[in-house]
Amino acid sequence: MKTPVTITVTGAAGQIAYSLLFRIASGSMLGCDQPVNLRLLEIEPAMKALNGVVMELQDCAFPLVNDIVATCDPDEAFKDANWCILVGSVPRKAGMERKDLLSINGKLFIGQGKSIAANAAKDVRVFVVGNPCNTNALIAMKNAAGVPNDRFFAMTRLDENRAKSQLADKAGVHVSRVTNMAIWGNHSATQYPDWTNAKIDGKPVTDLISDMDWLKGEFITTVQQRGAAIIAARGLSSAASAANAAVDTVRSLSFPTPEGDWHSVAVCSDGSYGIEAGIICSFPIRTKEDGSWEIVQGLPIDAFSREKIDATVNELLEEKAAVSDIL
Ligand SMILES: NC(=O)c1ccc[n+]([C@@H]2O[C@H](COP(=O)([O-])OP(=O)(O)OC[C@H]3O[C@@H](n4cnc5c(N)ncnc54)[C@H](O)[C@@H]3O)[C@@H](O)[C@H]2O)c1
Ligand SMILES: O=C(O)C[C@H](O)C(=O)O
Repeated sequence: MKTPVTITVTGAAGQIAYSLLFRIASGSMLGCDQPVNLRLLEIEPAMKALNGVVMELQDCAFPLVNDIVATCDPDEAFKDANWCILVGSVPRKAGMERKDLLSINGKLFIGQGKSIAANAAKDVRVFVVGNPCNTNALIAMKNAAGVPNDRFFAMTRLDENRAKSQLADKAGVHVSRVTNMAIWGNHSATQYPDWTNAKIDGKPVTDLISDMDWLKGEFITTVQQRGAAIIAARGLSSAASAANAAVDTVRSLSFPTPEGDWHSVAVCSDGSYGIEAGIICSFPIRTKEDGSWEIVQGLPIDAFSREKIDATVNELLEEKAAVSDIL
């Protein structure tokens, strides 16, 4: 039996967590041979609901769940955590952009960053789902003294999955045949889903999709606006697909990336592709055999892509400037 991995999930009584926790507990995220300790953080008013979630986790009799702690004390929740999945925060409503949440949610990540630095395991990795996730991750990173910058991530995998699904639908192929789908920049309406470097059956997408107007226009805006479309349809923001993307992200960061492919996640920029160092920006990422990750280098960036990448990076710089007092 492997040593249990301790996973802290914040916002554990919320709608994303209601899908996510059961996927983690079943082994979908870290594998069917990997036991887990679950540390569930909520705010005090949600503790009753959280206790109900714990009862349901118990009622699943998951063989991989070693123990469960439900708490409203961040220090207790982050104690010895190997993975911190920061979901807890307010979702946007119809008519809002994700960055409108910065003033509401941003400050949560100051205290959580400090508590992670003080309590988590030496190998901790911190993955932010709560919006605006890139800048919330930046706030957590800047407040987690002593935790290396390469341990912080923000979720753009849902955007990658959405983009793959749109390309597959347009090309009339199964989604599994779409690979190398990089999301650049911010998890926002400025993100750039990079069809120029994506592949279908290992070939450029333009071999199967000749509608350049669609690729340059509707494809990109559909992916950029998909979160808003879900809110308009459901009256609530995406939850099951977000939880699925969170599982995909942690799994992709935990196991080597298949040869020739990459996955999308926002990481602390090292200046690659001329993107300002120090912001949490989505890149094409490969996970190496030793468990570390790297930004895929040397991808061709044409003038169209450059303009799109610059626009989303500029938005990240604006968000950073807006929270400069808490960094
Ligand atoms: N990055 C992405 O792709 C992506 C996708 C979907 C949703 N999201 C974001 O995820 C977040 C959560 O969405 P949801 O639908 O689960 O929302 P939700 O309102 O259903 O749940 C959020 C939970 O967080 C809790 N919470 C609030 N402050 C907390 C704190 N300080 N500590 C611990 N818990 C706290 C709340 O009590 C609530 O139970 C939102 O910000 C949403 O916009 C991101
Ligand atoms: O769009 C939202 O506000 C929720 C989430 O970020 C999404 O992309 O579905």
